[in-house]
Amino acid sequence: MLSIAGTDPTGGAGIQADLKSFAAHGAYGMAVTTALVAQNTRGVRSVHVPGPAFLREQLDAVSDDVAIDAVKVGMVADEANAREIGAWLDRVAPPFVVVDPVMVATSGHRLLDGGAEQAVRELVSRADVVTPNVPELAVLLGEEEAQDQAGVLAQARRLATSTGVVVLAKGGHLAGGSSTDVLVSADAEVTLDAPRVDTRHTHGTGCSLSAAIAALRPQRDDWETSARDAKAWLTGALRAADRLAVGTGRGPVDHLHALVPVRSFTEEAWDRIAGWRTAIAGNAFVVALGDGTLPAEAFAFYLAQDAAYLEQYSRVLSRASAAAPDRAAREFFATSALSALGAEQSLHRDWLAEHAGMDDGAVTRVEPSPVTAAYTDHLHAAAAGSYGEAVAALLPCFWLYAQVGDDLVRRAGTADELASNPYAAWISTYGDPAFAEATRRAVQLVDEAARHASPSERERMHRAFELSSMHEHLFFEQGLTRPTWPVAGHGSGQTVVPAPGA
Ligand SMILES: Nc1ncnc2c1ncn2[C@@H]1O[C@H](COP(=O)(O)OP(=O)(O)O)[C@@H](O)[C@H]1O
Ligand SMILES: Cc1ncc(COP(=O)(O)OP(=O)(O)O)c(N)n1
Repeated sequence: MLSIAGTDPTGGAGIQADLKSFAAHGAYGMAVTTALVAQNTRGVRSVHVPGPAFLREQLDAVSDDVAIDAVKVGMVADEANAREIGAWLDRVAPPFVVVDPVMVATSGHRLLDGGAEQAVRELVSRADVVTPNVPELAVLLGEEEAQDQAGVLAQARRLATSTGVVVLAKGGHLAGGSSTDVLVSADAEVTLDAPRVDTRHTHGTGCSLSAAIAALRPQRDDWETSARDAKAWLTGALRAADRLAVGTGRGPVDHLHALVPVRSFTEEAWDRIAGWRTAIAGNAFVVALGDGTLPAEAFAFYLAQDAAYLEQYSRVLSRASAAAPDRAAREFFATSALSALGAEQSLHRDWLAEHAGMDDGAVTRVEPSPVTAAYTDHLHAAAAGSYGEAVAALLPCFWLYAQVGDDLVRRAGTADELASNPYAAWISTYGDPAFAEATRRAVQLVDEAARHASPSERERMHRAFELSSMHEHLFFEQGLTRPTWPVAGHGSGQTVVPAPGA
């Protein structure tokens, strides 16, 4: 495969993207450079065009030596280059030619000099397939930009008829829940639909798609199948783009997503704690909580300890908020800190007042058990490290509780059956969709922190996450074992939780 295009030193568009698209489709990639572009994910800074004589030398160097199965033409930069490429295509006559009529980058920077539009039209007439986006389609026809799908289809028909070339008109610039392209030839029209992926990382999608179509054509029977398969692949690449997270602007798609799946930090972390998740699901305390057979003393002990835990958890959430890199993360952790002090604790205080005769003062005076203290010490230690370690340590308390809440709600069956469980209020709090939403947000923020972490910090984040998960298991378990401090004189010497009804 040969790409004739400009460069993108950050690897998202142009030749660099084309070579990755080729590789993703099992093709051997070659590249001839039309222009050196100083650009990144935030935009184009400047363009250096080496000139047509050198372009011809590059093209001939390839075709004098290597058999070419298909060619993709991208940015041509100026009229002289466009004519040179046209002449070379006439001489060499590669079996399949896709022209992506690159004119303006999405950042607004022109990638084609003004006088070259006619030369690009001539190049298009030598192609098998041309892949304009909405503005390029309008320029090729000398018309106003289409505003909707029907307008794009009408223009694609006019271009296909006037050039005799198959037109893949791309709909990425239109609004809507799907990103629909149309493939129009003299005798057929095919709609290529795909859900619009919610990502800002769309840099180089046009380059990548046209390169993929060119790479697939020698391996498929027709252009329709090649375009369909290329589009399905691109949608996967867009879905994986957020995880790739290259650059600070509109980043690239993940061309090699199918080859080397990039796993997020939290996906990996969740897998690593599979053992603790199984242990918690089978934890005798959790099982008895779910079927309503848990002795009230066990729940009272657990709940009083949880109130003590939430006091410290709230402090660590506040520390995470203070260290957070942006306003959204700061707000999330501050709100969570407040909720750990308020809403969650009122669940504890109400139950303990009603069933264990403990007023707010008594709940506040409960001494953390060794198990509780070990967990909160671990959280404070993690918070003394980096922001990433702090949020990784905080996450299991969201995620494992959301998981337990969800499991227990499902195990309860109907709403009436759940209401008959004496611990229904607790189960409903953590099985609530609002808690699941907060958990999803916490997961996202931890992934964001992991993306900016060095490999060694990422490993410390894993350790913090795993330790918190272990503590979660021990924390539930202590409801049944009710541990006290072994050495008299440590604090009050014992955990004071009156028996329910006392
Ligand atoms: N957010 C998105 N989700 C799914 N597909 C997209 C998205 N943005 C662009 N595409 C697809 O990427 C390809 C290139 O899109 P487009 O933006 O129209 O071209 P260009 O990158 O040349 O400006 C098309 O197949 C389009 O449908
Ligand atoms: C060297 C080079 N060629 C083409 C483009 C434009 O890429 P495209 O795939 O059309 O997508 P955007 O990045 O403009 O959305 C480019 N930037 N550089």
